[in-house]
Amino acid sequence: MKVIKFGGSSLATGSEVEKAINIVRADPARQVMVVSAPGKRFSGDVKVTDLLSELATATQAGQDTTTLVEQILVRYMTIADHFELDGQRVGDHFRNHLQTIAETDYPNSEFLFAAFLAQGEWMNAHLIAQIMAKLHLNARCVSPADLGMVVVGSPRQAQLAPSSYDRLADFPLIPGETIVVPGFFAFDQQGHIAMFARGGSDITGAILARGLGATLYENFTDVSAIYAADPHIIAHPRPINTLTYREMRELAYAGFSVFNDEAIIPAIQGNIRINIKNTNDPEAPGTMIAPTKEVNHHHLITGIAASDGYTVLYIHRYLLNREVGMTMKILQVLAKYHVSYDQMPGGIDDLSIIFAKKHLTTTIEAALTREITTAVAPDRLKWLPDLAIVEVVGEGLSHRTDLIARILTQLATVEIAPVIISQGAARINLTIGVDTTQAAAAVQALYALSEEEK
Ligand SMILES: Nc1ncnc2c1ncn2[C@@H]1O[C@H](COP(=O)(O)OP(=O)(O)O)[C@@H](O)[C@H]1O
Ligand SMILES: N[C@@H](CC(=O)OP(=O)(O)O)C(=O)O
Repeated sequence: MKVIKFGGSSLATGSEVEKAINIVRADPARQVMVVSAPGKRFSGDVKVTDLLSELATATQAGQDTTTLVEQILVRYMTIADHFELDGQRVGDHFRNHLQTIAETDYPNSEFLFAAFLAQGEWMNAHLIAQIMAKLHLNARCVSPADLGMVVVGSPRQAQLAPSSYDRLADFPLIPGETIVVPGFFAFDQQGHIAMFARGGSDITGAILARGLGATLYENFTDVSAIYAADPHIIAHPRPINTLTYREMRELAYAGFSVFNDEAIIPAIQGNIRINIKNTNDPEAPGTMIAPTKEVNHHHLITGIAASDGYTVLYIHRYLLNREVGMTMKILQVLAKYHVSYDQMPGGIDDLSIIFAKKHLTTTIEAALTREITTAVAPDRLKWLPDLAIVEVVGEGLSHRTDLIARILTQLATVEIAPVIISQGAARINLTIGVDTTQAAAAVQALYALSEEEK
C-alpha cells in the first residue's frame, strides 16, 4: 500500500484535480490519498488557507465576511463545475459548514484560528471524494479522527500523540478502495481542531504512511524533483536523485519549502521512503528520500538552502565557559517565556543564540534582555537582527578535507563575511549565518562551487 499526498499546488484547479485523480487510479496500491487545500493558480494568486486565515481574523473582529466567504467558496465551486458536479449545491453545503465553524465556541483565539485554517483541507477532501464517486471510483472521505489521529500541544503547531499509532495500525483499509484524507489538521483529546505547522499536509501523509504501514510515501507537487538550490534563486538548478533523511531535514529546515521538515520524522521512525514527484509529469522519477545513499563524488555538496527571518542574541562574558550552570540559567529564562531557540554556537567567552523571529516579539526581546542580564551579568549583550541562515548540506561534506575551506573562500570571493559559522560533529551540514541582504548571493556563489567541485 502507498500513501499519496497532493499539495495545494497540485489541486488548485479542476484540471489539476483531474490529473491527481488519474494518478491515483493508475496504481491500485495508492489506497490512501492525502489532500491539501487548493493552492495558487498563478503567480500572485492567494492560497485558500491564506484566505481562511483572513476569514478567521475578520470573524474575530466581528466584520462582515460575506465577500471573503464567497471568494473561498468559488474556488471549490469551479473545481466542482469542471467535473459537472452541481457547483451551487457544493457551495451551499460548504457555506453552511463555514457558518457552523464561525458559530462554534472555542477555548481561545488560537483554537478558532486552527479551526478556520483546517477547513481548506476539510472541504477539498469532501469535494474530491464526491468527484471520485461521480467518476465511479471506489473512494470515501475519512476524517483524521476516524483514523485514530489525536494531537497534543499548541493548536497552531500541534504534535501527534504517539498512542495514535496503535489506533492507526488497527484501521481497516479495504482492498480496492481509496480513502481521501484531509491533511494539515486533526483533533485533540477534547475534540477541538488543531493544525500542524504551515505546510503540514506533508506531516499528515508521513504519519499515515508510518501508521498504516505503507511501502512508499509519494508526495506530489509542482516540480519534477528537489533541486540542489531553490529554483527562485538559481535558474534550472541540478535535480537531486536521492537525498538521505538527514539531508532532507537540514535542507527543509533552512528553506527547501517543497517538503515540510517535521514530516521527515514519522518517515524515519517507520523507515519509509518518500518519493517527491510532479503531478504534471508523473512518469519522471522525481527525488527519493531514503535512509542512506551512495555519496555522489562529483557533487559532495548535495544542496544549498537559505532562509531569512532569524535574530541572534549575542552574549559575551569572560570565563563564560568556566562557570557551571551558566547556559542553564540562560535556558531557564527562555523557558520562562516559552521561547525556543534554533541553534546556539559559542566560544570560550561568548554565546550566540539564534532565534526564528516568529518566536519573538519586542516585548519578549525586552524581557529576555532584562532577565538574562540579571541572571548572568554579561559584559556585553546585543541583538543582531536580520540574519539569514544558509545551510550547505551533503553526506559527502566530510569526504574532502579542504571542502569547508573552499566554501568559506568562495563566500569571501563575493565579499560575504559570515556572522556565524557552525558545524556539528555529524559533519553533514555547515550552517552559515549571513546578513539577510546577502542570502541569495551566498546561495548563488555556493551553488557555483557545488557545480565545479569534483
Ligand atoms: N530546492 C527546491 N527544489 C524544488 N522546489 C523548491 C526548492 N526550494 C523551494 N522550492 C519550491 O517549492 C515549491 C513546492 O512547494 P509547495 O508550493 O509548498 O508545494 P505543495 O503545494 O505541493 O505542497 C516549488 O514550486 C518550488 O518553488
Ligand atoms: N494548506 C496548508 C497545508 C499544506 O500542507 O499546504 P501545501 O501542501 O499546499 O503546502 C498550508 O497552506 O499551510
